[in-house]
This record gives sequence, C-alpha cells and structure tokens, in this order.
Amino acid sequence: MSKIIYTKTDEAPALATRSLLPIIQAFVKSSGIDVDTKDISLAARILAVFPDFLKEDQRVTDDLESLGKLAKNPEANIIKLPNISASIPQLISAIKELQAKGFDIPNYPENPKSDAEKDIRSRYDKIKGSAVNPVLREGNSDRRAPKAVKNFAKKHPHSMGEWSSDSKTHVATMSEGDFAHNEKSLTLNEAATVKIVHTDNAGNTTTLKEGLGLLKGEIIDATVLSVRALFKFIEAQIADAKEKNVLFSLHMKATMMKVSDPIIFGHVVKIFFKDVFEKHEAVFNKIGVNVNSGFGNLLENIQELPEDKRKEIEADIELAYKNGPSLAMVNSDKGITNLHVPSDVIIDASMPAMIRTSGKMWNTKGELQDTKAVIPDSSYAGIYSATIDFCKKNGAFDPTTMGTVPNVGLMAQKAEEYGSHDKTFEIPSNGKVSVIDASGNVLLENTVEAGDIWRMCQAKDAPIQDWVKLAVTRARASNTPAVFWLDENRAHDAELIKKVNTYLKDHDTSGLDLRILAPIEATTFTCERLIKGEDTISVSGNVLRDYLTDLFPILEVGTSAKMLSIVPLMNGGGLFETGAGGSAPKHVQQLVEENHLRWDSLGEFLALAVALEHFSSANNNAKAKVLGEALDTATEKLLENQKGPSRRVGEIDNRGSHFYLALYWAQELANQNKDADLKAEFTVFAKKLADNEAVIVEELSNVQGKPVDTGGYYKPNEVLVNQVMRPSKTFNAIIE
Ligand SMILES: NC(=O)C1=CN([C@@H]2O[C@H](COP(=O)(O)OP(=O)(O)OC[C@H]3O[C@@H](n4cnc5c(N)ncnc54)[C@H](OP(=O)(O)O)[C@@H]3O)[C@@H](O)[C@H]2O)C=CC1
Ligand SMILES: O=C(O)CCC(=O)C(=O)O
Ligand SMILES: [Mg+2]
Repeated sequence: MSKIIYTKTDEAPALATRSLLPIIQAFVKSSGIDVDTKDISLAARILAVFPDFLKEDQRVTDDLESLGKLAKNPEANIIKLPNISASIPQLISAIKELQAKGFDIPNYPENPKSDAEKDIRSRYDKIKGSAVNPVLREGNSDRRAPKAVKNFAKKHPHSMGEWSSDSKTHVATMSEGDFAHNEKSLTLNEAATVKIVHTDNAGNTTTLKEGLGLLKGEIIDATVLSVRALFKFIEAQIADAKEKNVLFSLHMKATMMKVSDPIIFGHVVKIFFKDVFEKHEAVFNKIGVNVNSGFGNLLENIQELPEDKRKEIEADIELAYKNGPSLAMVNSDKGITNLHVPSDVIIDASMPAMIRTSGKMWNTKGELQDTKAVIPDSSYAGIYSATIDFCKKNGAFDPTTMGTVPNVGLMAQKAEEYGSHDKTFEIPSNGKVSVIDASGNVLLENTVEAGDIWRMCQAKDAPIQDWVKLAVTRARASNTPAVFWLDENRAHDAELIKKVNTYLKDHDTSGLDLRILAPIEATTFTCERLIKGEDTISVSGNVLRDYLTDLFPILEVGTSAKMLSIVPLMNGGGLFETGAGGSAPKHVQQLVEENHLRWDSLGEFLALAVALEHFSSANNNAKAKVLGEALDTATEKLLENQKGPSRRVGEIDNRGSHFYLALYWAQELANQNKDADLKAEFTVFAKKLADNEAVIVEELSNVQGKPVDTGGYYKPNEVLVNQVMRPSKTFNAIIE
C-alpha cells in the first residue's frame, strides 16, 4: 500500500517534527493513510555507511538510499524537511557526538594515506555537503508563495531596512579567469562514454575520471577557475574594502558546491591572513591546519601549540585584523567572523538577509555597516548587484504592495552544477584538461594551471523538456508572465536556449508572455514589475533556482520557510519540500537556552496539504482530499489569527502553533460536509481541543524561559527530546 513518507532530518525542523508528526498521524489514521518516517539526519546518514564499525544493535538502515529509489517510483509521496548539508566542521562535530555516545565510528581522515583511510574518507565524502537533495530531487522545482501567505505578509509586513542611494554596499565579482568566463559547452548528438584527462606540459597524462556515460541530447560544460586570477581579484578586493571603509564579506555555497567552494573559501582565508600564513606556514603544515574548513580550523588547531608559539601567532592574527579591512561578523559577541566556518554564510540565505537589512552586515562592535559582498565567480553574482542597484535607486521593497516571484527551476537528475561534485578537480600542474569520447575525440578542453579548479557539469535532455513543460504549465495556471533567466553570451545557456526554443513549440503557448532574458536584465525586469505589485515567474537553472527561491521570498514574506515547494517527480510521484530554506541552527540554540522554538512549520503544513491531495488522486482516497483541503483552510486561519510562532520567549512558539493548527484543522473537518465519518470524528475532537485551549496554552507556555536538555545536537535522546517538544499532558492525551 502506498504511504506518505515524512523525513526525519536535523536541527530545528527535526525538533518541530517531534511535536507535529504525532498530530498528523492522529488526524490521518482513520482515513487509511499511513505516514511513515525515514531518517535522513546527518547522524543517521553517518551511521548508515559504517555498519562494519558498529555493534549489531547500533546499525541502521540506509534510509537515504531507499528514499532515492522510491523517488524514481510512481508511488513516491515524500515530505522532505530541510536537512544539514554538512560542512567539514559540522561533520566532525557530528562524528564526535556519535563517538561520545558509544558509536565506534572512525574519525574523519583529513589526509588519508592508507587504503583503509581512503575508504573511510570516501564514505564520509559522500555524506558531506549537499548529499540528500540531489538524490531525492528526481524532478524539477516549483516554488511559490501561496496566496494566503502573500496576503498575510501584505497585512502584517516583516520589518525591512531602509536603503539609501549613497549606500556603499556592493557586490564584487571576477571579470576574468572564473568559471563564467572560461566555460565551454556543447550538446551531444549521440550517446557517449567519456573520460576526463589531465595532460601536463610535458605530455604526461592522468585520467581524472573514466566511464562517464552521457545520453543523447545531453548538454555538457567544462570550465575552470584560475587561482592566479582569483588571488589577484581577492587581493584587490581586500585593499578596496579597506580604502572604502566597508566590511569585507565572502558569500559562497560551500555546501552545495562541496568540492569547489571550500577550496575557494580556503584561498580567501589565506589571502586575508596572508602575512600570518607566510610567517607560520611550516607550523601550520605540521599541525594540519586546513582553512578550506574556514579560519576557525586554524584557531582550533593552534590550541595544541606551546603557549608562547600560540601567543605569537595570535598576536600576528590581531595585526592582520588591524591592517586589513573590517570583516563582517556572524556573531560579534563571540568573535565569529564571516571567514570562520563556510556553513555560517551560505549565499542563498546570506545575500537576501543582507539586502533585507539595508545592505548592511554586522561589524565587530555589533553595529550595522555597509559591506563589500565578494562572490568570486561571476556566473550568477550579477543578480545580487542588480537587486542592490535597484534598491539604491528605488529604496527598499515594500512587502505590503510588492508582487511575487514564483520559480520554476531545472534541477532534476543532478542538472547543471548539482552534478559537478564527482567531476570537479583541483589541478596538480600546468597543462590542459580534456573531455574525450571513446573514439578519442576531444569534446571539450580547457587550459589549466596548477591549483586551478576545473569542473564539468551535465544537464540531461528529459529534465530540460520537463522543466520547459512545467514553466508553461505554471505560466498558464497562474496567468503570469514567465522569464527564462538565460544569457545567450554564456556557453551553457546558449545551448539551453536552443532547447528552450525547440521545446516551447511542443506546448500551446498562445496568449502567454514568455521571454528569455540574461540574469541581470531579468532581475531588473522582475524588480520593476515587483514594485508595481506585478508577479513574474522566474524560470531558471539550478543555481539560480537556489538563489531566487530565497531572495524573493525573504524580501516578500520575510523568510523562505513559508514557501510552497513542490517537486513533481518525473516518474509520477511527488516530493513535497517544506519551505525553501534550511535547518535554522540558531533556533536550536534558543530552544536549549530558553526552551522556546521559533521555527515556523508553515512549510510543513503547506507540504502536507499537497501531499494529501497527491495521495488522494494517486490512491483514489476521497478522505485524503478532504483532509488536505481542511488543512489548507486551517493554515489560512492560523495566519489570520496570528498563531504562528513568535521570536520571543514566553510567547507562542512552534509547539503552540501546532496546537492551533490541530484545533483549526479539527474545526474545519467538523464543519465540512463532504465526508460524514470525518465530520463525526472531528466534531468530538475539535470540541475537546477547544474546551482545553486555555489549559493547553498554559501548559505550553509555562515550560518556557528555562534551559532544556535534549540529550544531543545531531542525535538527541529520543525520550528527552520528545518530552521537550511535547510538554502539554492535556494535549498529548487528546492526541493519543
Ligand atoms: N533543503 C534543504 O535541505 C536545505 C538545507 N540547508 C541547510 O540548513 C543549514 C542552515 O542554512 P542557512 O543558510 O543558515 O539557512 P536557514 O534557512 O536555515 O536559516 C536562515 C535564517 O532564516 C530563518 N528561518 C529559516 N527557516 C525558518 C523557519 N522555518 N521559521 C522561522 N525562521 C526561519 C531564520 O532566521 P532567524 O534566525 O532570524 O530566526 C534562520 O536563521 C545548513 O546546514 C544548510 O546546508 C539550507 C537550505 C536548504
Ligand atoms: O541541498 C542543499 O545543500 C541546499 C539546497 C537549497 O538551499 C535549496 O534547495 O534551496
Ligand atoms: Mg536554497
């Protein structure tokens, strides 16, 4: 029998699940709907790949693998909550926590030498970074703000920082030598099996990858980022930030671009602290400093040095801070800078947050200051500079009047940069890298220098056809203009444009406003419509999907957590993501410190409603449809009555909002007349909830204000965390 699968993930969404899931299961039980869970948390994914290190009773199934298979099956109905895409520091701290809990898993080998270490390293490398989404996303992306959410934001706008025309904030990006400028691309006329070969200047060849099967009609790209150009660029930006007296900040996606971006991150750290690295290089090499994991790695590693050496290095670091521009801070109280940990500043969330805050970031004194946002590769940086220019000219966007920008994003089957992980290489020596087919034809080739980062991407034809179809479907269904954000001057986009023009002919596009604009023009076009209250669908590739589905939601409705985020799977199943953002680590901190969880589960509510609707049509289950419709109405009511979580301790939090969802959902089911059984069942249920509202709300708020222990961060203690997340005896008794 088909089921709805609810994913157990990490951090705030996983905490919320402990409260919400029992409610959901209680509501759907009588309708013959099974809501099962799969654990794809970072901790579970680690345990799943090391059965040989664990005791029999500690072993877990590989739920990600089985979900990946399910996603290719028409029966799939998966509710996917955000999970940690682990940076190395996150991975290491999860490993430590598991080891302390008695799981005898190996350490992460920073410099694997033996075969055994290399095997361990390769298992960990599969877990790190964005390792879940690419496996489950067997479809393209349809993300939008539901009407109720837009209306709520218009009535109750989030705060927006003002923008002034003399803001010194700007984006800095490379004008040569980056991935954008070196890109080569082609479409395959026939299926092929290719290998990737590095040839040095003496003619020695090294095969970087072989046996890579490509399909007919697939677009492939090869490109390289020159480290020499990167160094020159970063040095100039550091000097310029100091001269202009703006904060220096770096914005990368080290999680999703898990091979290239940590390397770039590391280079920026080394250049920023150039004098420190030059002077102490030998020591750093000896103690195994690796700043691809951020400057924090250096600070941690030097702790093991004798005190005088450590003090000397710390003094040199202080000097570097003094001589350089001010760094943007992630947490000025704790001295955490923008360069500390790559997973603290993730571009899709960090740039919009900055734009929402007048283009400012925090300085060391905890004050807001104008910022230089360094985004090394210029492929997509322009959309942020165009948005910033727009705000400088027109002032901040006004959430009470602005339109909306839904997105249709190409991502299925690891499209574009998503699929580059196993085809990205740090190049050992000067020469060239070639993509060569079985007959020896060189399909793509780039000149490289030692240290350059070379990568290849793929976009298969079937996902592209599906994406064009989805764009037309959404444009038609919402009667909204749609813009393909593609640049004819970029090699990859030029190939894609040919396909878009071809596949648009497969659909009835009469009366639709469909256009193709380069990203910067598309941004300005969209923003100009946006301030007039007009809606525009962005139809984009994978990276822009990621950027745009945080950028516009954060400006429009304050957070991308409130987005409806659907992935119609290409084989007919449904993947329903909850919101378009992440796992909000700061929210966990607040819960632990003061037992208040400000996570908003609106994304979960929206996803569940569409999952129920999908379940209904896939299984011919009329009750599921009634449940879904009632849930949607209940969600609207929750917004109207402002029963979403507050940010402040003592006020309604995530758990309180779940109670109100249950109350309204039950009331809607009691009020409907499509299903008599549900009506009867939930009339009783709704009355019980309503009668006990005051008691339950009091029980839920009484617990707040004190620290709590959930027994772990990556793998909390189930008993403790359930107690924390379900503190109302009265509510629990009614649910059970
Ligand atoms: N689909 C996925 O699985 C995704 C996973 N991630 C992962 O999430 C982690 C954190 O990423 P990060 O870039 O910091 O982005 P997040 O989206 O987790 O956080 C950014 C900020 O957005 C706000 N926010 C996000 N979701 C909610 C919500 N449901 N309710 C209320 N506020 C919300 C919070 O603001 P405030 O603190 O001001 O309340 C939060 O600090 C990383 O490990 C990353 O890899 C990121 C994106 C998608
Ligand atoms: O997979 C990830 O690491 C993040 C994905 C993400 O940010 C998104 O899909 O919007
Ligand atoms: Mg994103």
